[in-house]
Amino acid sequence: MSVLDEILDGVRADLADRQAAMPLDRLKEKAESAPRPKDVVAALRRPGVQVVAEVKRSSPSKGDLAKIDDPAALARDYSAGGACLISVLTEQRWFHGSLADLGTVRAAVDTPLLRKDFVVSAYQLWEALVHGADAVLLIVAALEQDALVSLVERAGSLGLTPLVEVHTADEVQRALDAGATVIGVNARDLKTLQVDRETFAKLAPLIPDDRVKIAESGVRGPHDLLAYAGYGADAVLVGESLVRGGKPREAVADLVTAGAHPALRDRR
Ligand SMILES: O=P(O)(O)OC[C@@H](O)[C@@H](O)c1c[nH]c2ccccc12
Repeated sequence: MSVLDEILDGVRADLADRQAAMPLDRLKEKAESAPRPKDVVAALRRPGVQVVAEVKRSSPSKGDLAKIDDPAALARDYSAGGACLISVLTEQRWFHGSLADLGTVRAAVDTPLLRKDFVVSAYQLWEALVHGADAVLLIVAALEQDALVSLVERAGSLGLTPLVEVHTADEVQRALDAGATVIGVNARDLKTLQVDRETFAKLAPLIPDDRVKIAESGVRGPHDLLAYAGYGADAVLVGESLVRGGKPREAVADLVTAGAHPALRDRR
């Protein structure tokens, strides 16, 4: 069984517990008082290369990355550093995230938020709304095509922006077939956990320029942002190097400065 399959088993078990505690009808009622999601596509399409900063405690490949006692303070640093979108991992077993983290971050910043999880059911979209997300990750490798199509549509109809994650040429085609506007190429293979930064270079040409292209994983600093920019990234998604360095605001600001270089601002 691949790591992804193991993660998905845990996600389904935890989801069943939450569904038992809160039926969908009650969750939907709560969603009625949630604020309207923000326009994430507009934020990502600003000139230059945008930075998506991730609240990431732990990962299956590296174990504990950082002791994040105060996700609100971290998010405020990301926001002050100029992140256009903050990704909050909510998967519990492998990434030690939670929906509580998402809610805490929502209360702390106005920056748009991405719920980063292994979404397999529309129930998780409603949860994302209730906890203040503006966007949700949908991983192509984790979904059958009909489920992907229906989750892309459902997310959109709730006002949430789906960020559709791919790792192979085949998955790019599936994302496009599903009507994805925002496509993330993950340099980390979720089946083997290996990072290969060339993946973005290989797949980006397959994605039409009217879609938003995000390079995910393996960004150690401005040089990696610039490399991804050279292959056409509109944004980079960064976790580990921000939580590990001890200076998250400065680390985001350095990336934002690199992404705002005039040569990158005038590309589109
Ligand atoms: O920590 P990194 O290498 O900067 O990577 C961040 C992000 O891309 C990674 O956390 C990620 C990408 N896709 C995911 C899907 C699920 C969980 C996590 C991820």
